[in-house]
Amino acid sequence: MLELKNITKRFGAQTVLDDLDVTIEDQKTLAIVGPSGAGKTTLLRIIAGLTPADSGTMVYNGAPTTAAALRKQGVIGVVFQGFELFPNLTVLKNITLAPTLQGVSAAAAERHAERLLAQLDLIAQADAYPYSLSGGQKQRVAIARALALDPQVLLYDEPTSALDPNLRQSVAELIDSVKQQGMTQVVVTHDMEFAKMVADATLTVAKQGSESNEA
Ligand SMILES: Nc1ncnc2c1ncn2[C@@H]1O[C@H](COP(=O)(O)OP(=O)(O)OP(=O)(O)O)[C@@H](O)[C@H]1O
Repeated sequence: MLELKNITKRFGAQTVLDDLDVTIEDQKTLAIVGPSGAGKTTLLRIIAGLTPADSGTMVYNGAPTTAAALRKQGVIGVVFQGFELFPNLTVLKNITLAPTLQGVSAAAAERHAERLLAQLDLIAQADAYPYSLSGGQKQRVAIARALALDPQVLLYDEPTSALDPNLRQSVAELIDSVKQQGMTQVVVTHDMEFAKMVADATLTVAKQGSESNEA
């Protein structure tokens, strides 16, 4: 279980997150919802260790920690809204690059990537470049790339917003299938219907900085 307590974040004079508590249960999907500008992406970036909070604490599996430490340990994976694939690398290389930079052998990284490609229905795209993929395929590559680093918690920023609305159901199914494999997931979305489809619990971030955490 990953817990954030009393998280506060300001940008200049603007308080975006005000004394927020977040509980992320193992092998569940937490949806973070709220209106535009409420601070959902900021919260996701704080959990990922990409943006520092001004104050607050983190506890992972009962032990005090920091987002930077979790990031260094590879606990957290992120699927970005725009997918952020490397345009000059094939799908396979997009997935194997980070593990090989971390010291995994090329052969082992490729074996793992091939399993992920099969699981995410991307075998035929292994040697394709990102420009030639559909939005849904790009997203699956981004998920495979995150999974290739064996995170324990996977964060998604607005996973439906860059896709055709009729893909919403398949994104929900994909998140569910990743959950069935035991992954803990956090999904930032402004889409309440989508949140209902994927979430075991929902955290509403309000614009004024108040929040509620419902099961
Ligand atoms: N790096 C930054 N510098 C200054 N202000 C920022 C920065 N990042 C975010 N903000 C501000 O913080 C507030 C929250 O932004 P954030 O992107 O987290 O909201 P959001 O809930 O994810 O919104 P949306 O649903 O529109 O993506 C906004 O007012 C935004 O302008």
